[in-house]
Amino acid sequence: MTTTPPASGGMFIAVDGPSGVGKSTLTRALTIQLGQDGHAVHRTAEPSDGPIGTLARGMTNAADGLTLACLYAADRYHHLAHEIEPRLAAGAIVITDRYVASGLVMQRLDGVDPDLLWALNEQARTPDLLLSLTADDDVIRRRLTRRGTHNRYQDQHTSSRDEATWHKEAAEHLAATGAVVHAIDTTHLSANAVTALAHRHVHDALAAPRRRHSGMTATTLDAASPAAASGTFLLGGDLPVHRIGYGTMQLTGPGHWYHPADINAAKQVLRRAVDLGVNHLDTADAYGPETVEHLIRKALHPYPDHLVIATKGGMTRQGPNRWAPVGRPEYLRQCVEMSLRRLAVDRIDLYYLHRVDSKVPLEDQVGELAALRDEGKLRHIGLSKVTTIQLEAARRIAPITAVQNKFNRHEPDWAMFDHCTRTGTAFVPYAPLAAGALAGRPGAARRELSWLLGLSPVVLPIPGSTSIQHLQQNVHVWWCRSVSGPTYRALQPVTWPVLAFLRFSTSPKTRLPGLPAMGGPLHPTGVPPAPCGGTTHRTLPRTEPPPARTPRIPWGNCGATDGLRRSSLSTTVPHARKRCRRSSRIRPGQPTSPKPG
Ligand SMILES: Nc1ncnc2c1ncn2[C@@H]1O[C@H](COP(=O)(O)OP(=O)(O)OP(=O)(O)O)[C@@H](O)[C@H]1O
Ligand SMILES: Cc1cn([C@H]2C[C@H](O)[C@@H](COP(=O)(O)O)O2)c(=O)[nH]c1=O
Repeated sequence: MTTTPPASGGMFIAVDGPSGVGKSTLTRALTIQLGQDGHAVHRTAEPSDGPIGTLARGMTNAADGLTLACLYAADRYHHLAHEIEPRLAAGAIVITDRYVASGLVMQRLDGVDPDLLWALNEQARTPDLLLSLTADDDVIRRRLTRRGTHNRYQDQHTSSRDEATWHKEAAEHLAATGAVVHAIDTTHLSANAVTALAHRHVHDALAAPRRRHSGMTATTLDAASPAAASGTFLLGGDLPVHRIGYGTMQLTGPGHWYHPADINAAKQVLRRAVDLGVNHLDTADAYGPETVEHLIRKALHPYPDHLVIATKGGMTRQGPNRWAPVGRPEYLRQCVEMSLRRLAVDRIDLYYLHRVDSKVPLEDQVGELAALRDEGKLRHIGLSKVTTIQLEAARRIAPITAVQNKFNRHEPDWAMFDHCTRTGTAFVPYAPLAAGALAGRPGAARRELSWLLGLSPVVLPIPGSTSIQHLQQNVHVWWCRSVSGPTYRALQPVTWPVLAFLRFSTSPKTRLPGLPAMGGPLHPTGVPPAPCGGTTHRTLPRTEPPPARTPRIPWGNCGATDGLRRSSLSTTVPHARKRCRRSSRIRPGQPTSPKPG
């Protein structure tokens, strides 16, 4: 939903670019200038001075790329949680010399798969501003010769061109997640001129309305609530949600049709969920239909800050327990418009295609959602009940933030689970309690939710309940665990890269006992691992490259002429868009499954 962004403390600036381009020089000078302007500024660098950063620095010349990728990512999350986020929360400007972009580039030079690098870094907070420095190769060489090299990458002359190219890609990636990116070509600029230009960019960014702050840790959410103890996930890189959410499908009459028996009780459940710190509500226009979206508005509007409402469209209803997908672009557009009205928001935070309609090309369905996103009506796009092949196809059209598939211990979808874990995509299991089989058995339900939460940090369960008592039991799931909430939160961000390290490590000494070698599924169960294609990370199944985007980062002579232009990337899907315009009649298909999620 779009509400006025809350006043956010601080500004997070990353300075990045190829080795020797002038990052440290700029970071130092900019810190001094901003300090002279009266700002509280905290200067830092990666690797951090924390324990993981110190380890990573010490190992950089000796360890293999995969080990370093995991260590640097783990250091990044630790750095964020222990140094960066607290300063930002206190209102400081934080400037870091190297950040995610370096993480996407340096170990790529060591041959690590770029998709894996992105997956390791995807949950890291997006910087507000990325100053991406470039310079001609020969100029960088001269600067390095004059200053002296101090890492092995700088001694590999042949790598510098790749380093520059991949830094541009990394900057575009970060722009796509919401960072304002300014490329500064320093080839013909003195260090003072670079600082002056960067200073103006920061000044402009401070003056511009800021996007909603988000982070790995719960600094912007109610950290003391029971739901917070389940940990935080950054939806789409910019919307923090507590991992335990609430699914509203049951707030209807029998057969998910019409009103619940007690409308006031349903409203009370919604309000109680929010009181418990749940800030990820999942609904759909088809629940009722329309009933639940109205209920949410009536119970909760005006919405509290940080409440994320995910809804869905593209599923028609013919009566109790009857559902039929319709994915025609004009119908999807109408669904979005109507949900906006019912929920009383300007923009929907997360909008799922409820079902892929097999009678309509996928690119038309996802293309229309991409168009609505470009128009500002949707913030993030999700898909429900899809295969990994459909997900990858959709990703070529638009960024996909979340997948909602059926998943529980009895009906696991490991293929999608692995895919989402590897790509950092939110995985929202529907029917997490085996479609109600465990509802009403609090111990069993809690055990299942704990199991789901423990599987991977990308899993965001949305148990539904019509009773406040069961809701409380579900939400307190982590509260009751022996690991205290704050400890769990502190551990969570670093856990994922460390797990990845253990899982992907090629060394039998470091691989976690019982985990399959690389290429197998991540889930620690008895399910047989997928066939391993080999023993190096290059054999990992490749995900699709990030969706095609039109970079508007002025990479050209940005220092001299164009450098002040604000870059924000928008997804362009000309092909899909063109197809969407072909209008055709809405025709409901046959009912598919009796119970969509
Ligand atoms: N705009 C500039 N023009 C000329 N020389 C510069 C400029 N910026 C920095 N330098 C010089 O280039 C050298 C490398 O700069 P610096 O150490 O800041 O790079 P860096 O990107 O931080 O390098 P590293 O990747 O090794 O950390 C230094 O000697 C610095 O004084
Ligand atoms: C963040 C990050 C850093 N590195 C390496 C690259 C360098 O060897 C050092 C940083 O030191 P410098 O003074 O800035 O050159 O760390 C890396 O390999 N991966 C990373 O993600």
